[in-house]
Amino acid sequence: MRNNVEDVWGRVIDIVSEHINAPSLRLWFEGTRPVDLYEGTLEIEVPNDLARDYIETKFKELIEEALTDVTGYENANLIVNVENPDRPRGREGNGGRSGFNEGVESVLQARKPRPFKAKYTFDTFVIGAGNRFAHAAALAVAETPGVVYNPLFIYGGVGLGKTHLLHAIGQYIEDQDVNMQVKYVTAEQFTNDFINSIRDDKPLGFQRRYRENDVLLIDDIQFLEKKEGIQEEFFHTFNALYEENKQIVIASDRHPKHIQTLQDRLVSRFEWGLVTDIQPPDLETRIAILRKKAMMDKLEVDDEVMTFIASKVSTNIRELEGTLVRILAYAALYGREVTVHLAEEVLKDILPDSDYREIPVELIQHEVCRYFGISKSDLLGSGRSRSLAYPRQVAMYLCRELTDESLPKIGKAFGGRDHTTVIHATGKIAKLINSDRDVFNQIHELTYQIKSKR
Ligand SMILES: Nc1ncnc2c1ncn2[C@@H]1O[C@H](COP(=O)(O)OP(=O)(O)OP(=O)(O)O)[C@@H](O)[C@H]1O
Repeated sequence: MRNNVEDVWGRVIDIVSEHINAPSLRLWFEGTRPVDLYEGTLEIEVPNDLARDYIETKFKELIEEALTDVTGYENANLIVNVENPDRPRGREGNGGRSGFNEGVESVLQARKPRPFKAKYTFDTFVIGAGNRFAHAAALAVAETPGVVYNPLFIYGGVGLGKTHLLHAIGQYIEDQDVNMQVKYVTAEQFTNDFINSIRDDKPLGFQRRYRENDVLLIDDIQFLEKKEGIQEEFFHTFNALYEENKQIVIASDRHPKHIQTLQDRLVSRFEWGLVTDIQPPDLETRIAILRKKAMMDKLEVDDEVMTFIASKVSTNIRELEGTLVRILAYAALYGREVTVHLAEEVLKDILPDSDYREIPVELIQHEVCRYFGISKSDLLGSGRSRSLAYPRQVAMYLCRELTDESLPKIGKAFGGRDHTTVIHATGKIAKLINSDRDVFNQIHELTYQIKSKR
């Protein structure tokens, strides 16, 4: 059991570790140890004059505030002494690291377990039509926090890279400047932290933890739906940061307008900056993501297998990567070669029917006709006006994207056209998706409609 003084010092470090970066914390606090505590006065020992001077000038105020929080004494006081080399360290007097030294490390581990996933960086993020804009905005924010888009609000479906981008921003900023205070939390953690601060009657500690950052990255903000009390608190946090030109980045699974009961004033604040979405990746991007994953994890996988997986799993990148991993695991387990055939076998087991079920070309044609208000004979006929040619190209593109049919077969299904016509059509639409947001949205909507009807 720790005695009281060590316990108090441990909790103080816990609080101050929120405000001091990890290298500094290690450098200045690892060699310290608590010696005595009397009411609100804590005495610590440090190894040398330099550490004493540094702690006194830089951290005394912060430590004393934390000490007030922990002990409840308003005028808490810190006394820093240089240790007496003759006095043995540690309670056992073994002259080794005191229990507390390890405490710094454990606080660092627990509190700052490197809040970011090392592999969620801009380098590992594959750019495609669906995320190009969100990626560009995220990078701009990372390069000039608090300047260009504030707040940056990124929304999109499950597993499409929102958290990845938030982490990428955080790591990029920290890499540029170690003194930047960057905090990443989910809205749920924010909520729990707030509730605990009320329970423990420590509102100031809470405010400090959130308002004294240069960058606040808050994930899954939709969690605040129907939680007006927390929204209120978030509103104040937002304002405090915003007024100081601190960067705020928010991720959500939907547009702020569609988060029920989100206060109008929050919605409008989110719109002060930039609201941008991430859409599901197209086939090419999905293949590129799998390639990157295989490269990073040093996995040997045929392109053909990756293309097959990418054609089957289309709406969630986490699932896409997970499928690859499962196929490889299966192959290793049964000592089999990784082939399309094997992938097919595994996919049948792991994908729910609805995901695996083939999409018929006729369904795509039907939905495209309905969407553009043209007849099937127009779609398959020879009319070349834009009002017919464009829907036809869209339909061909979707057949290529959503079915396994070969180019000649698709050509044949469109009034016996040549496969080069299909290549031309898909290339054209793929290009338009990248440059024209309306086309992008049309394709997205159509894909959704088709999939929901299969
Ligand atoms: N463009 C991309 N390039 C490479 N990997 C990506 C890309 N987008 C997403 N991923 C990967 O897909 C997985 C899921 O992404 P992430 O967790 O960021 O999704 P999310 O949008 O935050 O999902 P959720 O809504 O479930 O929180 C992660 O492993 C991430 O690295």
